[in-house]
Amino acid sequence: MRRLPQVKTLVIKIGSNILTNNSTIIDNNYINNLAKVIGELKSQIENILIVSSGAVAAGIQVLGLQEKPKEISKRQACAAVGQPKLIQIYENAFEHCGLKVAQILITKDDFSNRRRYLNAKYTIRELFSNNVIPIVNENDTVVVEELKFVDSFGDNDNLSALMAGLIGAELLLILSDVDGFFTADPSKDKSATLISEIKYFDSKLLGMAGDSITSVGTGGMKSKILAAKKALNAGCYVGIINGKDPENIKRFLNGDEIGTYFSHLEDPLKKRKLWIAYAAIPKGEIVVDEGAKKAIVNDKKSLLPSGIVNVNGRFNVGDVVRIVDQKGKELGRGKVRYSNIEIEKIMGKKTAEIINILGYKFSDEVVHRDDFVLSDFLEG
Ligand SMILES: Nc1ncnc2c1ncn2[C@@H]1O[C@H](COP(=O)(O)OP(=O)(O)O)[C@@H](O)[C@H]1O
Ligand SMILES: N[C@@H](CCC(=O)OP(=O)(O)O)C(=O)O
Repeated sequence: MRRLPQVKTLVIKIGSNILTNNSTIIDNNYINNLAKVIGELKSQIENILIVSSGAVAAGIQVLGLQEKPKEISKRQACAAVGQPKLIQIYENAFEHCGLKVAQILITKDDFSNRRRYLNAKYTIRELFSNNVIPIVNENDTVVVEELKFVDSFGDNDNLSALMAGLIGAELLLILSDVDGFFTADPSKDKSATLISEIKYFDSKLLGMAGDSITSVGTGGMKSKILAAKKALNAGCYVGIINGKDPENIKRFLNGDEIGTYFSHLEDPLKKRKLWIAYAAIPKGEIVVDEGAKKAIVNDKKSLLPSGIVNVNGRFNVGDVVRIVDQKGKELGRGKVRYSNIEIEKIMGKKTAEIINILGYKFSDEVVHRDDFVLSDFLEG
């Protein structure tokens, strides 16, 4: 038996593969069973939020296509017609259990704006207090770029980790069509074995995780592992389980040793740093010398103007930028206290000179330690 944390807020991520029969037909029966299980769980877990994929798959079905289109605009059209269909199925299923659902469509851009990010949190809090189950998906129709670009969450595994951080969930359960995380993709390597528990996050894990091999899945196991890392950094435990049987959700929560459990939280990021690390889209880049690199990475100090050698991009006070060394390696991300124009004037100078150069001084630091996140917490 596993010992799980006390769960007051749970995020459940549901992938396209388990929502569909033959990859393109949404399985209404499955959603009914899932709603029944979630309805039963509501008596013990106060807040449950679902991140559901399946809009594109549902759209393929509605438009009578044979497979997922290759062109982005066609896929976006599928998502546009599929999303209402999907929500309608969820709504009917949860109605039978006496529960209401809400639809939340979100983009990376929404998350990158701190006010909108916090607003989403307050809205979800209100929905929870009305006993509503929010169902979240990426707003695929308005995302400009294709997967993995800065403009998009890339996949719903990532989105589910960000949602878990946003609402302070204790547990994120990722439901997929495999029994958990294996030492290699089990559909390709028959000797692969299930990893039941992961205590320490290690970059070797990414080497074992492959991409999706199905026509409707998006990120494969790789994106689930990256999402798990983000959720753990946000202070949320993670489980990856086979969701084909929704009863597995109850089994996992009861402590049965199914799926893969990420059981160890090291030193979670504070809420504010979480937004800097995962939600904000960096607006530019500050290049630092070796001395500043040592100060911010090893000595955990703030970034002062004297160690800055270059600045790229246009940004304002309060924006998030990447901090890189002279070889272009990302050292971390931070919220700046000066704009790029001001930094261009004060870089390489001592803090005592800021006031003479600019005629004012907001702060000694260009990026304060409290507003800086080391690259260890970022992707990969
Ligand atoms: N190490 C691994 N362990 C388990 N599954 C893996 C692994 N590497 C790759 N995969 C693949 O990831 C798939 C699940 O991801 P994906 O197709 O994106 O589904 P979903 O729609 O559930 O997000 C599995 O079906 C499997 O083929
Ligand atoms: N937003 C897309 C799903 C993207 C995605 O990550 O899919 P999946 O790998 O099935 O969770 C949709 O609703 O079709």
